[in-house]
Amino acid sequence: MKNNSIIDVVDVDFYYGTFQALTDITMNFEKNEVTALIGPSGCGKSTLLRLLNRMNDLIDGARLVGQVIFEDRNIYAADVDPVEVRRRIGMVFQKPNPFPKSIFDNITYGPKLHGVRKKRDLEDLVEASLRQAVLWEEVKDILNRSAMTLSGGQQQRLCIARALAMKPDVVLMDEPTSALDPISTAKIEELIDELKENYTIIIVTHNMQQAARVSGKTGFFYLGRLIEFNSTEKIFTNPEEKQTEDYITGRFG
Ligand SMILES: Nc1ncnc2c1ncn2[C@@H]1O[C@H](COP(=O)(O)OP(=O)(O)OP(=O)(O)O)[C@@H](O)[C@H]1O
Repeated sequence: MKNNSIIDVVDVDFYYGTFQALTDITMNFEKNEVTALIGPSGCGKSTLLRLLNRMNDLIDGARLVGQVIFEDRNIYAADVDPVEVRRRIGMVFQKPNPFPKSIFDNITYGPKLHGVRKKRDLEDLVEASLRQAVLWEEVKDILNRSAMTLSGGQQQRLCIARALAMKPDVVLMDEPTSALDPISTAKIEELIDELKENYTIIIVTHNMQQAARVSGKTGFFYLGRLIEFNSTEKIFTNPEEKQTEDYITGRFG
């Protein structure tokens, strides 16, 4: 276990009912690093991402064997509160999914549920989160407007701001740009690069160039197994496994 590790996945198998979606996964995620999870459709990337903050708990029949250690505790231990896990390890989804509420209320919804009440504190949180998500300048004069009126790229940055408002340590991103145009995609990629100063980012992506651009480490998955986990540079220039090479050069997947 490396010192700089924030999450350690140890000997994890994962099942949907009788179907085994992940087999024997051991890997770690380093603090203030961007880690990309790549691999062909159905290889288990999203399953792995979702089990890092117990999102799969909500699925009937889902079962995990093994441990996910976050700051020295197994997040699947009986006394761990999954709501607190999800506050510390936030998530941004493939399609921007703002609440049908104002921009302001989108950001304050979670913090209010967690007890932030003072108007001034909420206003400060809204500004800080939107600034971090590089959206503040575009929306500072329309905070009361419905989030649904924003463009797709702005909505996704709002969803990132909403995740950041919970003051997480880790942000999980599941194909966060797949529904966006190239300009919005570039903005989110720049944002990811800035966010790693303060957060640990784990991103699932189908876009090889994106993985190469934004991440420091990359894990390649195939049929529910972690085939290779290495520095992004090594994965994309000189992978150790033939399957990795075949995938990144477009020979399958
Ligand atoms: N809720 C579920 N119930 C049953 N099987 C599921 C469920 N979610 C995913 N699976 C199966 O688990 C396997 C891994 O799915 P997962 O979504 O993790 O793959 P992925 O690599 O993220 O794929 P994609 O790139 O297409 O999103 C697939 O075979 C999928 O059909």
